[in-house]
Amino acid sequence: MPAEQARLEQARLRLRQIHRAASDLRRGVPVVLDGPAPLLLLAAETAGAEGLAELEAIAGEELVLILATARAAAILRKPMPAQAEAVAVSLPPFLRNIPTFQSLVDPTAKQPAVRDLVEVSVDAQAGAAALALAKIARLLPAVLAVPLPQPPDGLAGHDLLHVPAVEVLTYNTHEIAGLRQIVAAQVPLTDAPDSQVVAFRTDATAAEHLAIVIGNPLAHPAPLVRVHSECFTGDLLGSMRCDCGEQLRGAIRRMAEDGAGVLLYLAQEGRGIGLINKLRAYQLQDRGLDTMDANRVLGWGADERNFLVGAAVLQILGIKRVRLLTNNPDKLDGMAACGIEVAGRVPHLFAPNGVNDEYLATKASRFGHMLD
Ligand SMILES: Nc1nc2c(ncn2[C@@H]2O[C@H](COP(=O)(O)OP(=O)(O)OP(=O)(O)O)[C@@H](O)[C@H]2O)c(=O)[nH]1
Ligand SMILES: [Zn+2]
Repeated sequence: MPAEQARLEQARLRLRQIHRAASDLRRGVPVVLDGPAPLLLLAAETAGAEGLAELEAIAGEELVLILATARAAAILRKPMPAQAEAVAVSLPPFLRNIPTFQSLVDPTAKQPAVRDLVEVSVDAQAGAAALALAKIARLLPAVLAVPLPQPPDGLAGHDLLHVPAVEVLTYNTHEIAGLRQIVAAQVPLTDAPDSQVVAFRTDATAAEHLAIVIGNPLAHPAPLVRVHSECFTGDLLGSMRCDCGEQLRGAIRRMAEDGAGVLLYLAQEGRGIGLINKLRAYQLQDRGLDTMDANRVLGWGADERNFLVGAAVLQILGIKRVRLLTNNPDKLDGMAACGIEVAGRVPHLFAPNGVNDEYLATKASRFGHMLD
């Protein structure tokens, strides 16, 4: 097998393991994180009686709760070093009650009264990988864990999936393995009658990314391109909390006027945290946090997207040079870093609507979005 093909095959197998493990976590099934400091994991959000009993059968008294630093700081009521990605706390028996620890890990839930929680040490890489796997599953980054000996033992008869911590931590870079075009069809739009929807899939994820191709962008030296992240509430429902719906339809109109363009519609809902977590972030914003801090309090980064997939879709479409419709400097840098030549930026601003004013102001003041 040629080296490149063998490398792709390896990447595919690793992704398959990660996605199976993420899917087990979503179903409340424990998984084993392999590495120098192996851990047995169960996602706190989806843990049920069966999974918890299995963990306790293997762990005895050794159960810990791994949390994102921000959540641990809130629960332990003390500042935490910003560089730590994951913090572990002991989970005394009175907290091994499913509704109790599920409320504890979720900042939108009514908080139980907790005492006697103490920080315990956890291998930094294993802790970070445990939370990363929960995030890949789009669950709250909070995991019940049992440190296992190396090599792990005591697992016979449990039929648990094993996934290497190091692969989980590099997931973002091989997430797009096998990205390919599946189908293209004409879909005339009210604002752009000459449009096609082109659909893409990767090998291992269930995500489907789309390109809305207007006119013939290949005939332009630097066609208009918009890298749009899916927003169910804004794009579909017309939510006033954000500007996504206006940006989506505005970009299509603009491209039609320009004669051609490509709108990438990427499966990166909620800046990559998923719809459920975005709705949680909305609840926190209604209690006074801004859009950046709400993500962080939940244990997510402010923006969990990466632009590899967008650049890879453009490359498949044969588009190497673009004018980007955006106000987001990270998109300009991100696309350039992924090998797309950004010949210019076209501002894509819409007036505040009375509901999204704070949100737009935060994008400018904290995310560095350009205002003209
Ligand atoms: N987590 C989170 N995601 C949000 C929120 N509001 C909108 N989004 C998501 O943000 C994404 C849109 O990204 P924006 O940051 O608004 O804009 P941008 O696309 O990065 O930048 P522009 O190109 O200038 O529009 C979509 O996936 C939305 O679902 C929010 O309050 N919290
Ligand atoms: Zn939106």
